[in-house]
Amino acid sequence: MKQLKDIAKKHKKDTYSLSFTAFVIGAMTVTQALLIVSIVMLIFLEEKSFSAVTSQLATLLVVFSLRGGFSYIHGKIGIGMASKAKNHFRKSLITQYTNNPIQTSIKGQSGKRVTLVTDVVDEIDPYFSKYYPQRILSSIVSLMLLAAVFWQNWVSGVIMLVTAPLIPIFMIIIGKKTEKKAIQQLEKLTSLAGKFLDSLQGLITLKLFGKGREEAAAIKKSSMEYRTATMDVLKFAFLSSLVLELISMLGIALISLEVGLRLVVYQNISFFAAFFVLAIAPEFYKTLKDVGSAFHAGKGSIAAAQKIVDELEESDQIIQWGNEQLSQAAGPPSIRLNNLSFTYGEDHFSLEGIDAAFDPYSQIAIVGPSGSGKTSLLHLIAGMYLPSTGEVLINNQSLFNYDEGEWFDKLIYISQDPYIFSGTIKDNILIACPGKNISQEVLTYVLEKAGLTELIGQLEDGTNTLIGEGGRGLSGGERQRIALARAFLKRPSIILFDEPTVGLDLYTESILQESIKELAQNATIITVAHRLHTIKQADCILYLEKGTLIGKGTHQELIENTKDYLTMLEEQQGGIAG
Ligand SMILES: Nc1ncnc2c1ncn2[C@@H]1O[C@H](COP(=O)(O)OP(=O)(O)OP(=O)(O)O)[C@@H](O)[C@H]1O
Repeated sequence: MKQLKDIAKKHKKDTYSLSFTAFVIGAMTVTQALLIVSIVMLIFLEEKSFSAVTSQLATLLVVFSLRGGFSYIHGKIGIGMASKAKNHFRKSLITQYTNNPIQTSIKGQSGKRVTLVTDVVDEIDPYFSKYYPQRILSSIVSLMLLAAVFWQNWVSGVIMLVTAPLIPIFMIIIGKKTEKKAIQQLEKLTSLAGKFLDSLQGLITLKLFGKGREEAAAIKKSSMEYRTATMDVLKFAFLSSLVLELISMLGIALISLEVGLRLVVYQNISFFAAFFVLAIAPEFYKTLKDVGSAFHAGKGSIAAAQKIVDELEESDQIIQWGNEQLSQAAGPPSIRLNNLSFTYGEDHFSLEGIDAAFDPYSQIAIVGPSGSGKTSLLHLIAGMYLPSTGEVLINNQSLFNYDEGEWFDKLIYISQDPYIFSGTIKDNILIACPGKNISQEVLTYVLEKAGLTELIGQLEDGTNTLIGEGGRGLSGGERQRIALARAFLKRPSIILFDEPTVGLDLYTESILQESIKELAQNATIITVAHRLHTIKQADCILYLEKGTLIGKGTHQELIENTKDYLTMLEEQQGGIAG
């Protein structure tokens, strides 16, 4: 609620405009009642001809039009405020996600995020397009109507004053219940979106394990839960309308009774005053009822705003890059890991105090059992994660002192399953050198080096063949070779390589070994190694277990000093391609 109020406060001009239009609407409502009463009196009591009231009728028409026109403007201002508020929340969420895109993408939950940015932000709309303008309208108009009734008949005014608070009291009671239900409804919606996206992404796996039907049932269950939550919210909406209707009917009935008694039995009120009060009373209760209904719609917005604020408060620490330039001198920089620690969060996996130094042109292997933190360490060295303590030193300076573009220009990260974008083969290779003009000769050279020449030769459109989403698929080996082509084009001085654990075809395997050997002539290579061949060749091996660096040294040194390393090798001897 506070966040929504703050936004409303920021748009003071809109609030003033809403107050002004509300004031005009209130004045028009009172004038309208006065005109109707006087026209009826002239025609029915004073038996004047129709022509005698034409000027009043014309004024009434103008008043109707003004009231309608100002009601339209009032609504428009609310819609404008809603649009600004949604814009604000969307911008904040997107900024939050894009400030640290890598951490956001690592956390996953894409379905939930998409729903937050789209549907949940849309839920903010009713607060500003309905509730806020209606609250201003109702508070100003109801006071004006009350004053007008007191002016003509104070007893009716007192009845209104006594019955009117029942509406806000009831609104508060039911509002409390609705808010809880609206929060539950939004939770069900985000969980349904997450589940649906998850199932879509894992469709093949689900099919292969014969879990298709089970998953469909789970999605159905999730959507049923969302339906039930929506029905619960609607139940309160209907209940709330019913009670508001009852209260206002009761109020109008009491006033009619009082006015009727005074007019017919006690005869101490003029026809004009009685008719005027009867014309105003329904308007008075309607305006209060309307704020009640709008309040109900606004409760959903409060729940949505809370959800968005919770997401915004769950702030990741943002990686702030500096503007130091990396030495332009040829050759890779020195790399040092200084007491490097990292955690995925409380009670999650963590890497603890890693110290190591890598000379330029060295070949480093990171080894250890599955889940020991090898890939996490590679991500830390790449600058994708923010260490919880310690730092990565590049040429004796903290990595994050450098300019981000400069750093990523020097580096290439070859993951186990390189990502292929929707586009041509050429586009997918050229992303390694954005903005640079690459000649056909260079392209042919990198295709040759990456072992892609034969594949390209078989394709009708050659390097212009569409791949990725919307194009033809590629095998795991072909993806690896595209990644190698990117590396040959970029010629980085640091190569971070997450060696594939799955067996590649022999051709890709040999291309991979050859290529890495060639790229290593100009670069430092840090490999999460699974092949004995890579491990044996390394100048330095880091042996990790459960996020801790157990041993460090050459293959021989580790065999002699680190028992666990030897045990791992013995266990994997059969599994590792040698
Ligand atoms: N986003 C994440 N949030 C929480 N924990 C994570 C996340 N990513 C990885 N982990 C956990 O961190 C630990 C280390 O993962 P990491 O991928 O670094 O291991 P690894 O040694 O490379 O494993 P493998 O050899 O099987 O690829 C694992 O226990 C993993 O479950």
